[in-house]
Amino acid sequence: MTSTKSKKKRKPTSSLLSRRKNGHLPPSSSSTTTTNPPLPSKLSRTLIRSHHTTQKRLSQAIQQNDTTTIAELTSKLSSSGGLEAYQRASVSGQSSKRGGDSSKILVDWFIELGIPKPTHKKSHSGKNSNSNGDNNNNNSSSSDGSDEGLSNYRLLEIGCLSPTNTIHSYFPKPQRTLMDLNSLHPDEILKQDFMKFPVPQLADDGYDIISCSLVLNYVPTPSGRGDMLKHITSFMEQALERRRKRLKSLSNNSTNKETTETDWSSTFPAMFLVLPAPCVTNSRYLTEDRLQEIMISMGYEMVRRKLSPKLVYYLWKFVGNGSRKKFKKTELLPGGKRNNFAIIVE
Ligand SMILES: C[S@@+](CC[C@H](N)C(=O)[O-])C[C@H]1O[C@@H](n2cnc3c(N)ncnc32)[C@H](O)[C@@H]1O
Repeated sequence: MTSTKSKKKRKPTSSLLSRRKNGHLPPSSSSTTTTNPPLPSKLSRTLIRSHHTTQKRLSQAIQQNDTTTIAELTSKLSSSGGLEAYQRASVSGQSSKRGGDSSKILVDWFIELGIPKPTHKKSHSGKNSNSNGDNNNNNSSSSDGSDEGLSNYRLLEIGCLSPTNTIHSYFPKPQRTLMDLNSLHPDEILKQDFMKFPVPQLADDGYDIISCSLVLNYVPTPSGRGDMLKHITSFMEQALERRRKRLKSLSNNSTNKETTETDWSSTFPAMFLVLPAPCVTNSRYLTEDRLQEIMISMGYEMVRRKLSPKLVYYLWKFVGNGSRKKFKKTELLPGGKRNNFAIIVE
C-alpha cells in the first residue's frame, strides 16, 4: 500500500511520467496539449530546471567525450520524459491562467507601434476568412505592404509549442513558419532544428520577423547561443533585402513617386527575443548592457524592452552594418549567488 507520505516524496519528474502512464497526459506527440489541464506551476518549474541542468551537463559530457556520463544523462533525460515532458511543462507555463504565451507582449507592442492587424476578408468562395487564415489561401498580398498591412510580411517562430500563440493572428497561414526540435502539432509546426534550417534562396520566401522566445537559454553552450544569434542574423540580412524590394516597389507604384512607407513598417525586419530574467539580471557573464553590445554589434537596435519578475522581452529592429565583434565569456558581475549564463560570439 502506498502511503500519502511516500506519494508526497515522489520526484516531480517521475510524477509527470506516472500522469502520462495513467492517461492524464496523451502519450503521442501529435496530440493537442492545450486541452490538458496545466501542471502545477511548481512542478513545471522543477521539470524545466531539471531538464536544462541535465541538458547542460550532457553537452559538457559530449564535449569531453565522457561516454559513461553521456549514457547516464541520456538515460536520465529519457526516463524523465525527455524533450516532450519538458515541452509539456513549458506549455503549462503558457496557460491563460498563468498569463498566456509570451507573444502577448509582442502583440501589445504591435498595437503601440500602430501595426495593423489583418482584417477578415471575403475569400473567392464568398466566405469570410478568419484571422488564422482559413479559407484565405489566395492571400491577396499587395506588393507594397502599406495599404495591405502585414499581408506580405512573414513570421518565423523558433521553438514553437502551440499553433495558436497570440501573435499568430497577425500572421495568418501561409505567412508563418513555426518550428521546433520536437513538434507537438505535426500538422502545423515543423519538426526542425533551426540551426540546420537554411536561409531561403529567394528573398520572397524569407521572413520579416523572427520570434525566439525562451529558446536561446535552451541552447546548452555559450558559443551555441552566439551561433544561434548569428544564424538568426543571416535571416535578417535577407529580410533587409525584402525590405529594400518592398520600398522599391512602393516607390514604383506610387503615382507621385514619393515613397509612402508607413511609420510602422520601419520596425521591420525585427527579432522578438525572450529570456528568463535572471539570464541578464543575475548572471556573472551577461548583463543587459553586454547583451545590447552584442546585439548592436550584430546590427540590431532595441525598439522595445520589458522586464517582468520572471522574464525579459525585447523587440530588436535589424538595421545591418554591425561591427561583428567577437565576445568572450568575461566575468562582468562577480558574486557567489549569481548564475553562469553567457553568450560567446566567435
Ligand atoms: C521553453 S520552450 C519555449 C517555447 C515557447 N517559445 C515559449 O516562449 O514558451 C523551448 C523550445 O525551444 C525548442 N528549441 C530549442 N532549440 C531549438 C532549435 N535549435 N531549433 C528549433 N527549436 C528549438 C525546444 O525544443 C523547446 O520546445
